[in-house]
Amino acid sequence: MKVTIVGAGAVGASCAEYVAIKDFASEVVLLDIKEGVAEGKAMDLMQTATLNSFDTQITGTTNDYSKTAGSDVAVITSGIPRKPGMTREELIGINAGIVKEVSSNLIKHSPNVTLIVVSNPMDTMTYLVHKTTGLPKNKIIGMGGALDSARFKFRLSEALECPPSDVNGMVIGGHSDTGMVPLTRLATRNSIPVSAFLSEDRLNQVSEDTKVGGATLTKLLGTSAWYAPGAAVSALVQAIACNQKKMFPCSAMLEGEYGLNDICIGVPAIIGKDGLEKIVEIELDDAESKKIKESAEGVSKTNALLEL
Ligand SMILES: NC(=O)c1ccc[n+]([C@@H]2O[C@H](COP(=O)([O-])OP(=O)(O)OC[C@H]3O[C@@H](n4cnc5c(N)ncnc54)[C@H](O)[C@@H]3O)[C@@H](O)[C@H]2O)c1
Ligand SMILES: O=C(O)C[C@H](O)C(=O)O
Repeated sequence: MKVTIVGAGAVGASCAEYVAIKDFASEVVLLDIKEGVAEGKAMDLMQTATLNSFDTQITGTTNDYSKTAGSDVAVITSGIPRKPGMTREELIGINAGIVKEVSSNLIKHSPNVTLIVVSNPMDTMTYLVHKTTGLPKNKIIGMGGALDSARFKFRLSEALECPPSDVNGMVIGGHSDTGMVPLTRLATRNSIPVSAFLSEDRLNQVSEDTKVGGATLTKLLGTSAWYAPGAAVSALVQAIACNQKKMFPCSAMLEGEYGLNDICIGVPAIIGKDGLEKIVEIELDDAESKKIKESAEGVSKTNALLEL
């Protein structure tokens, strides 16, 4: 399994580290446009191999896509992150051009690649990759819901005063401060609905904290987060590499599912060796359906800014 990560910045390098530590990939190639950065991060990570007991070979390259040839999976984390006070949508002007160019270069050298889009605004960048590359729809996956769900479970565990591993839950909808739809109705602690333990007010607070999870970290860090994003991407890469058929909410191109068309937005999906193998349609109640529709309207507005 050969994995390429384009953008050896905070998220790209974190993802490379988690992929290597989990030791399921033979090769990770880091590529960046900044001279020497990918090579340097690859060397630094390789010097952890004996300490962290992995055999994954990590190499770096400055913009030489021939080194990425034959990749099974490629992660796109290239582009600018937001600063405190900004929305993800404000990044579209710079990141759209980068994502378009990077995805085209990747496919030239790896025509059978599965792409995982991370750069923001992620749902719109995933849509752009669908519209411009011609890759089959199962081979383009937007990563947002896996991260948002991890944050949701963390916030629930805080409220429940229990370990995060006791909690299950999912966030669907757009990966934006207002568009996320945390499914509190379906969240559980060891199969027991969380509403058995938490008041409606406390659950609303959990939802609101989850939705602004990225903004909260951006305010604290001065740039956006990387550990949980890197871990979330590596979980998707692993699900593909190991054909796990795990369910993650991912940004998928919808063709009628959830009553939506021609839009990429977070929905539960089965991830395995063929990429995004299946969109899972669950029954939403009226309030959830309304929220997903509003979320889709927001994503569509951002999509309309693309020059396709
Ligand atoms: N979808 C998500 O859940 C999620 C989570 C975290 C971050 N993000 C997004 O991921 C992106 C990266 O975030 P980061 O914190 O790693 O930023 P960063 O600035 O640390 O890293 C970005 C890297 O991309 C490189 N780059 C820029 N243009 C390039 C090009 N044309 N080719 C190759 N490399 C190029 C830069 O040199 C830089 O090293 C941002 O857009 C951020 O908003 C998304
Ligand atoms: O918040 C951001 O801008 C980065 C990312 O989308 C995140 O959720 O951490």
